[in-house]
Amino acid sequence: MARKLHYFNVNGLAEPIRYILHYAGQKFEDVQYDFKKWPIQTVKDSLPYGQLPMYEEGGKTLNQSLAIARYIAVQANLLPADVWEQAELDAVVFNIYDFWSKVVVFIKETDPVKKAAFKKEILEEFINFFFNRFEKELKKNNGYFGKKLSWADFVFVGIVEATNLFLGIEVQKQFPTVNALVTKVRSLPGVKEYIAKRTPYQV
Ligand SMILES: N[C@@H](CCC(=O)N[C@@H](CS)C(=O)NCC(=O)O)C(=O)O
Repeated sequence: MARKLHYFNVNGLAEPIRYILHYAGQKFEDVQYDFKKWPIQTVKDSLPYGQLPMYEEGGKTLNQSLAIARYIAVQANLLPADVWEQAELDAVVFNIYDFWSKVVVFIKETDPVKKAAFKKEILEEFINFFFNRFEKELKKNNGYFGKKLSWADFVFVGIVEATNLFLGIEVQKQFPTVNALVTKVRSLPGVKEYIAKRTPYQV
């Protein structure tokens, strides 16, 4: 079955999806649009909500990064069978995205003074608030969000990397259990080879 993932030539919200597809050994076309040339109006107009990522499979399309990641993850056996445990992981990914929403405000800010102030707030407040909690959850759960490898771990590492890219930091270095998880996910079969080959992203 032909699979296509449409996103920009940066990691961002599509990278966990790319990681899961590579980990699962699923062949797919990784369609990348130049972030710096966006909006490419013909592409934007063709998207259901004008945004990326968008996933295509067997003539059907799916938007929303978490819906796509979860769908791919089910096929890669990266969700627990128990529905309560599934809901707990859903909560984890929404918590991760709550952190990411702070970074998005920073990315979108065009006023340099406000942008610098917001960066300071992320570095001094939001990272501490969220990452201390992530660290605690990981410690409690054997180094993973759901006691063993799941889609939430992939989503998390993708968001860590996107945060690093846009803020010019290595946020995981301040949190040992977070750092260990990032290293583990990046070393997974399929993911490791993909990382070695991918073009380094720039913003
Ligand atoms: N909630 C959506 C957000 C998608 C989103 O914000 N996409 C951004 C890139 S990360 C985008 O397409 N920006 C370009 C635009 O809005 O024109 C998701 O998780 O997929």
